[in-house]
Amino acid sequence: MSGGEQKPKRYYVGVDVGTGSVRAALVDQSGVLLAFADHPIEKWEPQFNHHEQSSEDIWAACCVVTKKVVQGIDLNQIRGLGFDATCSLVVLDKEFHPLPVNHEGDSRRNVIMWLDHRAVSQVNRINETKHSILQYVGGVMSVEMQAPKLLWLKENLRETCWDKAGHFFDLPDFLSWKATGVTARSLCSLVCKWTYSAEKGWDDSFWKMVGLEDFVADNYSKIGNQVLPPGASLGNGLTPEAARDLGLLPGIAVAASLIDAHAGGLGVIGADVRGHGLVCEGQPVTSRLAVICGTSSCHMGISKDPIFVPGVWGPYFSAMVPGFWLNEGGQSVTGKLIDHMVQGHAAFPELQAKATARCQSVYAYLNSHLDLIKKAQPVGFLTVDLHVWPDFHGNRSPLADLTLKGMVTGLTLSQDLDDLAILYLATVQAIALGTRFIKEAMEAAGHSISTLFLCGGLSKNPLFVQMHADITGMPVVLSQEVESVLVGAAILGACASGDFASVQEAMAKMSKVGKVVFPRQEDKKYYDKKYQVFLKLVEHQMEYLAIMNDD
Ligand SMILES: Nc1ncnc2c1ncn2[C@@H]1O[C@H](COP(=O)(O)OP(=O)(O)O)[C@@H](O)[C@H]1O
Ligand SMILES: O=C(CO)[C@H](O)[C@H](O)COP(=O)(O)O
Repeated sequence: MSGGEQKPKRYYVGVDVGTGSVRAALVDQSGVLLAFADHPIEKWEPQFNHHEQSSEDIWAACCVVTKKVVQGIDLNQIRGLGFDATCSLVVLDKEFHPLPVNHEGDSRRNVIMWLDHRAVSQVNRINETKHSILQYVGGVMSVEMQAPKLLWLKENLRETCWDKAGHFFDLPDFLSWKATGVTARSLCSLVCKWTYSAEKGWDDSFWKMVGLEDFVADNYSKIGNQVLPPGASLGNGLTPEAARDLGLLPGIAVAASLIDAHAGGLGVIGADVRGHGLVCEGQPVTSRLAVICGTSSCHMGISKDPIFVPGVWGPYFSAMVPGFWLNEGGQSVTGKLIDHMVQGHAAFPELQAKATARCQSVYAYLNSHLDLIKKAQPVGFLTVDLHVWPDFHGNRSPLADLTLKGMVTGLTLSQDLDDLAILYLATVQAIALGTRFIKEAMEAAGHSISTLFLCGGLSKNPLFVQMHADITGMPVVLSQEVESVLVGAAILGACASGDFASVQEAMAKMSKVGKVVFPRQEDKKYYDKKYQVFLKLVEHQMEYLAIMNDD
């Protein structure tokens, strides 16, 4: 190419399937988002703790958003496509048609969502086996993982689902199969949610011991016996049929996928932090904790050697950043909890009306309302006598106890907007206190963490971000691109296209620091006390349980 001529730009499409919506972005080689689109997805809750979705509805939403972000672009410039998604379980028959995961026999609902807690009896029995594999999920398997859900299907829907099933996919792998026709699974999903070992493969003894010996007998063909690292190029790329659906050209590179939290991790953790006054500038990447905060929050810490943290998932080898071990802490409901607390309050209709009148989101309105009522004191001090324990959907980390419940102490007879705003603040603080609890558990086991990297829907909330900084005492880094989970998905597409030699290289070039929020050191003493109360809450909950269970 002669001196004056510009090389044609290279673009990647990232698709992120969250709990509530599907998002897509067109991203360039330096990680800049040029177009963004989102589309809601359907959810069903046919009974308490049963949460279902439709893989066809999800794929249709992927098509809508992808078509939107590539509008007006020369399709030849799009080099690669990457998917990430929640770790929900998709069930298809031998001809790849959806199978019902419900008693109603509704085959449209063929996805058991990640937050579904129907398989409690199954996970308890799995944990009772004390199989050595459980060391690699924090010592206790979560009801949100796939083995208990599979056992539930076998025990409860034998004829309508189990016997007819040909393929059980993690949602990220379903999407890459849909795009390419390749049934290979991503190392990320199999290691993190299916007990696969990057070093040793499947462990027959585990599946036999828990009553799922069927998979061993057919050499794991239904759950995956070809495994690829995230970002590897799949088959011959996009099939003509998928290309038509998505509005792209056939044959473009499609990457082996990631779970959504892991894509968020890739999107933020490798950024060049020079010049931001961050202590992690002189530290290894293992000093960074990526926190992906959406419906749930996931706390992703990496290490050179395996670290076993009780109650924190992992260590998983190469499941996020190749060559590093991953520990994944989490809180099962965070965004969903804030929505629940705010929407369930008596003053919610008034809040909605006032926010709408100001063309603001309810959260922006609440944040400015808190600023009004705080007077001269720091906003966080409004909750001196209101405390929340946030495990309304059990505790994922570090207690790994799905039976735990939410708690609120300090309620009054007030139901006005001030009351709602302060309850909202206490909920946000409880989530940040939970992050501190997880971070301390990780450090007690050997991690050394100095900096948080936040992304996901909740990172758009300045109060949530400031509370994470103040309560953990660590700076919080926000990326240049708010939608950094999509940058992670695009990094996969970029790697599959061959434009980068490694995931690490793509991470370094495509993730960028936007803003840093530092903790207010002067408030530390107050938050240390809040943390003390926070720990007391769960101690008391255990005591209540012991009293009530005592004969
Ligand atoms: N601009 C915003 N301000 C405050 N909270 C937000 C904002 N946008 C999203 N959220 C919160 O983020 C959560 C959803 O995050 P998102 O990353 O979209 O979730 P998911 O990936 O699970 O679909 C919601 O529960 C909502 O409370
Ligand atoms: O288990 C997880 C990652 O391992 C996630 O919590 C789950 O996939 C849901 O993510 P999100 O809150 O972004 O919808």
